[in-house]
Amino acid sequence: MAVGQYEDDEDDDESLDIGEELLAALDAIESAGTFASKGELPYLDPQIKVKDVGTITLPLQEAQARQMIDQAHQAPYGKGSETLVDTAVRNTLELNPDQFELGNPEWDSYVEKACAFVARDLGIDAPVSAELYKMLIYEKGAMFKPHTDTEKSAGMFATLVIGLPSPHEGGDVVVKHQGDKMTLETQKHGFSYVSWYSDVVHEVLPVRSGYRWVLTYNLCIDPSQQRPTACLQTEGARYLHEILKTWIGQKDRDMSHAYYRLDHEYTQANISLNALKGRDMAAVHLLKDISKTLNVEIFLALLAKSEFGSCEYYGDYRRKRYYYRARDYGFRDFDDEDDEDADYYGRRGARHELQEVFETSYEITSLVDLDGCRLVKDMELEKDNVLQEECFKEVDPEEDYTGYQGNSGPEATHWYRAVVIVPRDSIADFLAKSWARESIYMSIDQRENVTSVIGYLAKTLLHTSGNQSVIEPLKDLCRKVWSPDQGEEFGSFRERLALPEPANTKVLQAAITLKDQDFIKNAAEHHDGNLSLEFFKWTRDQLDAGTTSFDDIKDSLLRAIRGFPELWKRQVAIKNLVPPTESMPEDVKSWINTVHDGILEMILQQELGAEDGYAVVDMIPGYHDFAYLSNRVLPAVEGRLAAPSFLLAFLSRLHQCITEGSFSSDNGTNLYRQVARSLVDKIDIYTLHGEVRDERPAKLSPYWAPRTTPPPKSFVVTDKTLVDFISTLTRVFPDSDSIMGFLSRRICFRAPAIEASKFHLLWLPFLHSLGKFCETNSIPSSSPDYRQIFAAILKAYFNTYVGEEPTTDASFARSSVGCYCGDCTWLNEFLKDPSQTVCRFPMGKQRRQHLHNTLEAAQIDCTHETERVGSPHTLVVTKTFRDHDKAVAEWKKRKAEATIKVHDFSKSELTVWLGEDYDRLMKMVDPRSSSGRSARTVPPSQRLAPIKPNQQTRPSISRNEACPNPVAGRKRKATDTDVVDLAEDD
Ligand SMILES: O=C(O)CCC(=O)C(=O)O
Ligand SMILES: [Fe+2]
Repeated sequence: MAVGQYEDDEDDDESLDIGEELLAALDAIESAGTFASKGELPYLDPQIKVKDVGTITLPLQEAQARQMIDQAHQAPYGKGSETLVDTAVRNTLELNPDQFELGNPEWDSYVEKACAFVARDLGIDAPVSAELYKMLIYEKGAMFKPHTDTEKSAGMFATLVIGLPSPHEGGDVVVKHQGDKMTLETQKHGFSYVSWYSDVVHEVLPVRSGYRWVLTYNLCIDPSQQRPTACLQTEGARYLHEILKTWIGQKDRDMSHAYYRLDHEYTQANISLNALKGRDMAAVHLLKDISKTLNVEIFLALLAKSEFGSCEYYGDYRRKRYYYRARDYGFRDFDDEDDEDADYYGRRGARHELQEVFETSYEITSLVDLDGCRLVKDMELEKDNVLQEECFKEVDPEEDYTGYQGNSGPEATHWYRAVVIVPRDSIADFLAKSWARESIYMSIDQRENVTSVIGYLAKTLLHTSGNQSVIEPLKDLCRKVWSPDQGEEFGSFRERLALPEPANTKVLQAAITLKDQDFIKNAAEHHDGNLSLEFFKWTRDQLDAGTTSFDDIKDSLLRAIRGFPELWKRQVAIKNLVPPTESMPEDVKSWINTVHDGILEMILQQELGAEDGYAVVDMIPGYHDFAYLSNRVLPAVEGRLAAPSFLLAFLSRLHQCITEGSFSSDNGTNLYRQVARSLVDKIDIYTLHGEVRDERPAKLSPYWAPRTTPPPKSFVVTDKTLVDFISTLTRVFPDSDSIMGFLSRRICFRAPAIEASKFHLLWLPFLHSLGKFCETNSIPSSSPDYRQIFAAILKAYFNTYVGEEPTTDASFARSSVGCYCGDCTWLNEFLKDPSQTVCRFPMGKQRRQHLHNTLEAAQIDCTHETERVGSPHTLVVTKTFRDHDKAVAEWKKRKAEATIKVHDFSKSELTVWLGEDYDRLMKMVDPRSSSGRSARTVPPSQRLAPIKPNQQTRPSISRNEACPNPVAGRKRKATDTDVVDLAEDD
């Protein structure tokens, strides 16, 4: 009997079409509101005062309407990324908020009340704020064709229009959404509001008479605010819960996951639970709540339907047949007049002319979690799993209209949005589709998908440990990624997939939580240096809580630490795992010794920066005694005297430890002196670099263009580090004069060799810091050791940074471009021939583009323009002397800049430091000293100090520098009058 009952139940389940039931359950969810709303408002004069018109009396009279129209401009609309004015699309006059004032102090709370009405109507359970956007005036015939509004900020979700009293006929707003239509009329004599979700298609019908006069507002919610949760207690909610439970409980599930199309449109940037509108919000919120008790995972997705076909393009002056790939979410812009290649790309808007569809494909362009964080991109979409059969059918051509967009901003995308429901035990299979591929190679996107899925699975495991359905897939994926040939699935990629830091960290944490020794060991070994240092704090907490034991994981931890190529990270990892103040058991001590032995080896082997210098000292207090420092660390450090940045940091931290009492003062100071003396003996200030503060990636340049490499970290120092060093020297050495004298001579000796690019970043700030140091320590900066430093660096600055005025040899020979293809060989022959000044290259667009690129990359002094006549067009290259003129202009700029920089020092300081050279230096930036002179180079008498022959050609400055290197050996062209007279100032 009982058995029979059971079988009956099962039969019931099997006969149930889960897809249909799920669809019905989701469709039955009702939103609390509608997609648009309208209503009357009480009478309250906002006291509108328009610039150059005055206060407007209500209701609006003809005369003032005309005056306002005189102040107004045509309202634009957005199309793609452009903002256009076209009165056939939008014929409205607008005033910007800075052209008028709303004088009534009660107006803001009046608008707030209107917002509350809208929130109620649209079903929004969160505070809504309104941002005044425009004042619009529609005269007879004015209208706005169907469009959607651009969401101008993260929280914007709707538009509010407040109609002001002004008699008119026509001008109703028609809104359409999901096949529903509403007409919203603004009041003729009183106040009223109309509002709609931004993605709802709406149009303003033509005004037949009078003036339609409104204020428009952007409505926003705080996107970070948690929205109130849906109610699980309704019958509909219980039904949905029931269906999902049945689905998950099925033994052989037909449908492994499901997509349910959302009602509203969201973009890549704003799709997340909190940004959902209307019914979408209700449905996804409910699903999220259900997922807390049932084993389902909820995602949001952007789906795309791609059509491949043919169309005819009717341009204004030609007719052509085009084949292209049309995507529902917009087109590649191709506005180049020179459009022999346009055939390949199609044109914006051409979708409406797609005549024959050859092929249609569907994909998920982006899958995000409910917080809007992207999980994967570009994965296959199984259309059968979409619950709505009609999902990809266009409901209403007008609603599906992509042409225009309201206000201004990016074009409304035309994707389909869906909520994705995946039973947890199918999650791994589902996500694995994001790297399923037809070709043998994996794309970059697919590789990224693999890494982010690993991170996701590990995170899921950490939060719901014991989630069996995730453990094996995660381990399996990791195994494939870690193995050198990556198994079959990841074949054909020789380099191993590197996981990003968060993924590695989560995987290792998950492995530890699972207590799976093999998995831990492998995860520890394969992080490629991308492991969060916070992981070691987390591990300490696990050890403290007893969830794992040191003995179990110490070997793996050692592997994890050895995975860091940076010395300092290894020490920080130790500190995070075993803080130095704790009393340590013997096994931990010996484990730390092993790590430190490795660090000592590293000191001698690799490039070391400041962080490594600090870390090496941090190895001692709390872990070792002073003897370890002098017997084991010191010999290694002394082997790295050519890494000034490392040594300066080492000394600085050493001094700090002495001051804090971590080391005995005698021992510590002796050691300090020993290392400091060696450093002063060895340091070559020419090698030092300032800290590059702005690390924005250089603009993408073609592969053949020279690239700038960051300076080696061993040589990167700050002005403060240098002055701190000097400051400590004067305190630590009993005979500080002699060491300072020595250091000063070393600086002076090499100052003339300092590269031009280094003055602003390092050496001028150094002089300022040094000046301050002298002042606070009552050291006269006129004392010889200091004065010499100031003088040497300032002189070098003028000679090297400003340099001589560029001259030119007037030859038409140009250097070659760095490519050896047939076209470039032809180009190079022309370039190097001094007798040729113009050359014509008739060729197709791609080849012209290539010549253009190589000429730009090689910075050849020439112009290159396309002559758009005949077929193919011709690229005309003409040699010029523009570079010389540019060099002169840049030299003047540098000179003016230097003048200002020198002004940062006081005249009295400069006279003391420069002594006899003061006048000569000032002359160098004094326009009168060169005006009227016909000399083609700066006369030798004006040079400050002879530069040794081998230093005359200055090392070139990186292309990133604001001020390029002056070009030596060029003739002076014009006198300069644009430089401030430094001598007279002050
Ligand atoms: O005038 C109206 O009521 C609406 C104007 C509009 O649609 C817009 O500014 O985007
Ligand atoms: Fe609009």
